[in-house]
Amino acid sequence: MLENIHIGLDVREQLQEFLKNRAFDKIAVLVDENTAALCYPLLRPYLPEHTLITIKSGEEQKTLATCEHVWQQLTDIQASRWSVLVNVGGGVIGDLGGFCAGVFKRGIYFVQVPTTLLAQVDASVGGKTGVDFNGLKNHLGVFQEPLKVFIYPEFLKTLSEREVKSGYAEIIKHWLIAEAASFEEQRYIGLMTEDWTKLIEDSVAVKARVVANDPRENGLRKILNFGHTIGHAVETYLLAQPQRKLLHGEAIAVGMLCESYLSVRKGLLTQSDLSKIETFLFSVYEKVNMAAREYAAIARLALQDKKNTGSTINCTLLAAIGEAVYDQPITLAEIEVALKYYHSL
Ligand SMILES: NC(=O)c1ccc[n+]([C@@H]2O[C@H](COP(=O)([O-])OP(=O)(O)OC[C@H]3O[C@@H](n4cnc5c(N)ncnc54)[C@H](O)[C@@H]3O)[C@@H](O)[C@H]2O)c1
Ligand SMILES: O=C(O)C(=O)C[C@@H](O)[C@H](O)[C@H](O)COP(=O)(O)O
Ligand SMILES: [Zn+2]
Repeated sequence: MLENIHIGLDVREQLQEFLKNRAFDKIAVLVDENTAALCYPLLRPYLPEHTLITIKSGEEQKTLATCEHVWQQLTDIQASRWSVLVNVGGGVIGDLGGFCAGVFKRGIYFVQVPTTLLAQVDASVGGKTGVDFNGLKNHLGVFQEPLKVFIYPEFLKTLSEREVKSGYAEIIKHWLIAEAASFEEQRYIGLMTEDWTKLIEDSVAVKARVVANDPRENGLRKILNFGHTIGHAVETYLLAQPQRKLLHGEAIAVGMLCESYLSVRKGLLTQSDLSKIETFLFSVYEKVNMAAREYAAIARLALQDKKNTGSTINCTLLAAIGEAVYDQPITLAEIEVALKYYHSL
């Protein structure tokens, strides 16, 4: 998998070479309104003749309705199975564009050009594509690998600090599930914004290694979902209220804290490791306000988690910093207790 992921300052030339050599019959480039203004101009001189497809930005756009717009544009240009969709944007563009490509005419080629930290370290790698359904995260989707991923760290220069922090949550997740030494090194530093290339390379390596082992999430890949059982429930719940909406990584930071707490309650993780995780996460992320009367509704959303079997909520927990264990059953009551604990911090 790593052989198809290119990272560095010369990836635009590599993308140009790739698109030229593969001789696709049509090239469509998918952007959102922000990446159209901030990223596409940096890429445009390197792109052969193409059609630009623009959508609005934000998680609210990650729906089937937006896909219909993309599919219509692909239909209008008569895209075929020899065409390629180049997704230039964050995780929303990558997930939605990958899904659109994956099902259009039963699958056309696509390439990921991730432009947010989150998409560069996580979303562009591993072939999970999809859209939300009635607010439920990634409820419709397919596993479909991109032909290539081109990661250009320079795109991060225009990203807001809030978005950088959101992406950083998935980097922290990779450390918590698989890289104890990196967690130890970084936890004193907080948010490091000097040399992203090394951090991106390391994070991509963790993700690619896990995905190569279990591409379809039958087992080991579930460790990449640490923080997401409760994090997705919180994200979905707050997405319905525009003024309280969280970014994906912000919700996953809440989820990682709650699921680390449950790891201690179940005798898997030590209190001292939990304290380290709490201190690190609160040095980067502000506390999210959720009222006690909301806990039950948030917890119930976890009944839709994709790792579940029947009505059992299977969570990924930590046995130590750097070691995750998957398929750990948790109850609705435990999720509520974890949210209460989070509130108490
Ligand atoms: N497929 C996976 O494995 C995977 C992994 C993690 C997250 N995700 C999904 O990714 C999504 C979140 O991705 P995201 O955080 O990139 O969100 P996003 O795609 O909404 O991008 C965040 C914001 O940054 C803007 N933006 C993008 N690049 C920019 C740049 N270089 N400069 C300035 N602004 C820029 C976007 O327009 C958007 O407003 C969620 O839907 C999440 O579920 C998927
Ligand atoms: O790649 C994976 O596997 C992940 O779980 C990575 C997550 O960070 C990502 O948010 C993913 O989209 C979540 O997948 P889902 O199956 O819980 O929707
Ligand atoms: Zn995630």
